[in-house]
Amino acid sequence: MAPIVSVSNLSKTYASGFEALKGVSLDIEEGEILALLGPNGAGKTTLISIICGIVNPSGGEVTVNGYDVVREFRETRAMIGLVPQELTTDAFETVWNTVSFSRGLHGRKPDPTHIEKVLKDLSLWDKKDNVLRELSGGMKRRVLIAKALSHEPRVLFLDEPTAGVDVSLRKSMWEVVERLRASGVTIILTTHYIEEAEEIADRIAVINGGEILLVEEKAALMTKLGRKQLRVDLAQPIEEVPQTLLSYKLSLEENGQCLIYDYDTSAERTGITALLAALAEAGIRLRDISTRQSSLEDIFVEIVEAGQ
Ligand SMILES: Nc1ncnc2c1ncn2[C@@H]1O[C@H](COP(=O)(O)OP(=O)(O)OP(=O)(O)O)[C@@H](O)[C@H]1O
Repeated sequence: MAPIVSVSNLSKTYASGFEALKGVSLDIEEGEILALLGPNGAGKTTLISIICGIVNPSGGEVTVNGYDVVREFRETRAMIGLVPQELTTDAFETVWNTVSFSRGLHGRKPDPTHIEKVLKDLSLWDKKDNVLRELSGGMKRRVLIAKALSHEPRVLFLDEPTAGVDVSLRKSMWEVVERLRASGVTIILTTHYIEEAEEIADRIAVINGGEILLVEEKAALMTKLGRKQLRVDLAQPIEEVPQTLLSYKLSLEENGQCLIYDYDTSAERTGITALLAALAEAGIRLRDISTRQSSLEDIFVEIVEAGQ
């Protein structure tokens, strides 16, 4: 199946001369939830702004359902919903009018039944006649989502959806995301929160310095997360790893005082029991042992640092 969004060799140099994207290529499959992870200034907003037709690329190509986002922006804009970080609409407009107007902006005919459903889904129905400035921050966030869903997009972008959001809104947001996914909508979210990506994404893309460093199924990343380290502090330092222990791929650190053993927690056998027996057999006495599990955070930091 052709990807719903295809980004190929995309670059962006701002007027200041700053190169925010350096040849990014990425295919997004229909119906998936992709999390775009990256530190501040990585290029996440620039990338989604180009896909959404808000920022012009300097080079490369982006298609949405086969349509080019620059040459055929009317078609692509109609298929895309964007939930930005902040509300910029008229504060004196009512919720109902703002959301209905947004549908029109995307070239769709009025459909009060759909708008009613969106507002009810987001628990905004009893606020439909309130003007935006009367709403709490959380409610304003809901309005942003309602606007993005007003024209029934096939692809929804959520830019930092839960930054500064309370637990209950976060929960209802993920319920909406789940329902949208079940209805076949493709969802791309940008986030700094690794746990968030872990919770809801099918795939994770890591971006830094305008480059995609990795795109991987979450499950595969979780297997990496399953890696653990056994640290064995030795009673006496050794000069080198004994021949009988070479099959364990140990690394000798801290002037020969400590052995590090990487193992896979998802493997049937970790090899720890055998390793400890082999250490005893080799006459190596231990002072202490400890284990440490790498988190997705560690993996993320490692990927970003290795890419720099
Ligand atoms: N209009 C602009 N002119 C010049 N530089 C810009 C412009 N917009 C963004 N940049 C720079 O491009 C880089 C990428 O910015 P972008 O907003 O895409 O990052 P981001 O990954 O979304 O970051 P954050 O997580 O902080 O939102 C940053 O260094 C930013 O300063």
